[in-house]
Amino acid sequence: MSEAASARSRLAADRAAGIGPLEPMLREWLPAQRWFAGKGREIGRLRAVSAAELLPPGSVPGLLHLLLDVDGDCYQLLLGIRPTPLPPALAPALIGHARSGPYTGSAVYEALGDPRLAAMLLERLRSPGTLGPLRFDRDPDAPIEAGLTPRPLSGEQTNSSLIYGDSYILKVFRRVGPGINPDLELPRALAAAGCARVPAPVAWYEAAPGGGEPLTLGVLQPYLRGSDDGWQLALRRLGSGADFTAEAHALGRATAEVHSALADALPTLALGPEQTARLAAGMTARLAATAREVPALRPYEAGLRGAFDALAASRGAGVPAQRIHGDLHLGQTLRTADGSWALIDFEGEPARPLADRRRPEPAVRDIAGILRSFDYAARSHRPFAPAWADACRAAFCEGYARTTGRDPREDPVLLRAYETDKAVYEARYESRHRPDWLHVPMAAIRRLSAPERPAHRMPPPVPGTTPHPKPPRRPLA
Ligand SMILES: Nc1ncnc2c1ncn2[C@@H]1O[C@H](COP(=O)(O)OP(=O)(O)O)[C@@H](O)[C@H]1O
Ligand SMILES: O=P(O)(O)O[C@H]1O[C@H](CO)[C@@H](O[C@H]2O[C@H](CO)[C@@H](O)[C@H](O)[C@H]2O)[C@H](O)[C@H]1O
Repeated sequence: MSEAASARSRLAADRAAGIGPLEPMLREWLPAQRWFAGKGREIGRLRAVSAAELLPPGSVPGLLHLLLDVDGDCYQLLLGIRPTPLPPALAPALIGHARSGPYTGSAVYEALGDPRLAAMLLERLRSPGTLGPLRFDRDPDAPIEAGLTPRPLSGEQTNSSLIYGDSYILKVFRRVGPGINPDLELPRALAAAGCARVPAPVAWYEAAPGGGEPLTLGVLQPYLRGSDDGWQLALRRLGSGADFTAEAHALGRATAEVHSALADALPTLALGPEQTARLAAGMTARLAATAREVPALRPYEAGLRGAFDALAASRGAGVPAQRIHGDLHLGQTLRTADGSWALIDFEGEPARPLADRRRPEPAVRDIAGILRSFDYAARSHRPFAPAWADACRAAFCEGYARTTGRDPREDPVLLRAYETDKAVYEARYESRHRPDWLHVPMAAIRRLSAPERPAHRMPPPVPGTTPHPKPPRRPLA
């Protein structure tokens, strides 16, 4: 580290002690952020694990990088520091005003909303090296243009993203933990394996506070300009009564390609009967925990457990497990300008511990995620369009089978267990984040908890026909 850098890092360490004065504003601001996991609970312990000024002291604006331990979860914050008043364009980014400590009299705000600070981050990513506790790294073979105009990605997300000149997108991870984030690990592995279905990371940064295992903090990847979010595209098609089976089939093929590339590139294993029973027990435990949290689920708990019991009882031969996407749904798919499908956001379910998300699992977990997504889309439509969802689900499975030779419907016990587990996850997700949507997974939960009804309505798609949404069988919940 250069002398100047080490002086800056000493200063940052000194100033970490000065985080105290920022604490009240952070306590107020954090729970309002979509990415903050501890919503609904009062914050107890809040302390800085690491604090680093990324610009020389006295710079205006200043940039403070924080890793905060909030009740045991570690969050990444990038704070801009400017004299008050803030320029009007930055007003929406304001967090608060420092009334004491080293930043007395300054406005503290979300640095990602400040184009000057966002541009500085891109510059750091272009030049590998360390800065205080942060290490910047990049793919030496991928050129990164300088001076691109940044803009924050609008819309609430699990993390925060910046788009640079429609050329790159930088994801700044919010809740972070030790170990490489699968959203860096898997796209890099896929790129090395030559799989073009996933944008390849071109630069990234990490931290190793206290010399421990590095935490992935941000990843820069090509921005797929002109692409359509699969969820929005599906809703548009539904809205105009149009077919989506060709896209669903192609998405099944794309998903299968990614699964095959991951299975080739990274370790796989076969889950024996004991491991499968443990898997089923994990699903049952998640169901029980969710039923405690989401009262609407309680009447269905016993019925849902049947799917997991069947999984535990069904295994003699073993279930293949591999690295997978982990939270696949239509919102994680992009139909690119050339009409092909790409998959993004390999972080896995944000609420699961990182070590769990990095374990090999049956690929059907991802398949169940997409199948659930077709149901979500159909239920967002008025009137509910079950035939549309059924056709898409079948087409997706056929596309998957076309590439891998294995149709996920041939293992209905495994598929049902994973679809049930996903619906339970969604019930918890919706009750925490979007209570107005809880009725969507609840409809699936009612269906999946009734063993006498067919688990999956998946008639084979009729090529070249347009499924017309039928009137609702029962009113939307
Ligand atoms: N490489 C990309 N090209 C184009 N758009 C992208 C790309 N990566 C992400 N996006 C857009 O950004 C949104 C958020 O990205 P995502 O990885 O899902 O972040 P989060 O982890 O915050 O949910 C996506 O829904 C998509 O619209
Ligand atoms: O933020 P992430 O994209 O990592 O995923 C979380 O949020 C998703 C909602 O934005 C949630 O997905 C659920 O809603 C989707 C429609 O908005 C639907 O297509 C998915 O099938 C459904 O699971 C996802 O579960 C959650 O992890």
